Amino acid sequence: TRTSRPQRILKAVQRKATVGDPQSVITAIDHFCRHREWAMNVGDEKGSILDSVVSEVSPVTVLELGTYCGYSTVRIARLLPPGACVITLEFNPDYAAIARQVIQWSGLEDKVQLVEGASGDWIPWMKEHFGVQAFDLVFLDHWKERYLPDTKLLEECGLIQKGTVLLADNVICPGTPDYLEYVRNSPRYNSHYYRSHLEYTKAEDGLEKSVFLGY
Ligand SMILES: O=C(NC/C=C/[C@H]1OC[C@H](O)[C@@H]1O)c1cc([N+](=O)[O-])cc(O)c1O
Ligand SMILES: [Mg+2]
Repeated sequence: TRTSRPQRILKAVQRKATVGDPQSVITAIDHFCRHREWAMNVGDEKGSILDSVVSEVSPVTVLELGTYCGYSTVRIARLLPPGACVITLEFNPDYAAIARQVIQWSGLEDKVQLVEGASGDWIPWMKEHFGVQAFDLVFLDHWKERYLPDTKLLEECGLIQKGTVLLADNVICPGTPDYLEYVRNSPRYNSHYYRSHLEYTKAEDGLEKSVFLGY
């Protein structure tokens, strides 16, 4: 049978990118998705906004919900100082298998913990299993209808504390209306919308950054 799109993305990385060079991995995926096949990576335009937020927060512990092929995992991990790490959750085992290889090709495996499974199952175990106190940054990019329930679960588990930054992809397209309404109306969050475009297209999309103010 035909290869999958994630497999074709990995091939493009192995053909075009240099082992140990995260920027070349990012460039190879963006080129493939812009000129060959669209794929749901955060992409170069929104990726630059992601970069600026990561640099501003300079997080020690990052949680990424939704790994896909590892494109945003590499974008985040390449900016982390020694000792900092990103835990990334992916439900789909085929995506996870590709992402592991993309992350390895970039040489960033020491800064990444890729976990296969459902966010709702894993979040309650984060403290115990990974020794995480609270996350400095959470990048939401998984199932859009899971953004709100998982945010509430992270709050309940004490994994979001004063100063934690939530950065959510696709708040316009495909859209996460209930999540947006929550973070924009809650007195416990300070929210800002970074207007951009759906990856590799001219359609509007953007990232919502929400800082938790504490209880
Ligand atoms: O569904 C999106 N992301 C969530 C991914 C969900 C998939 O990964 C876990 C599960 O196996 C599911 O099939 C998405 C969709 C679009 N889109 O334009 O359709 C654009 C994006 O940036 C996205 O993150
Ligand atoms: Mg997305």
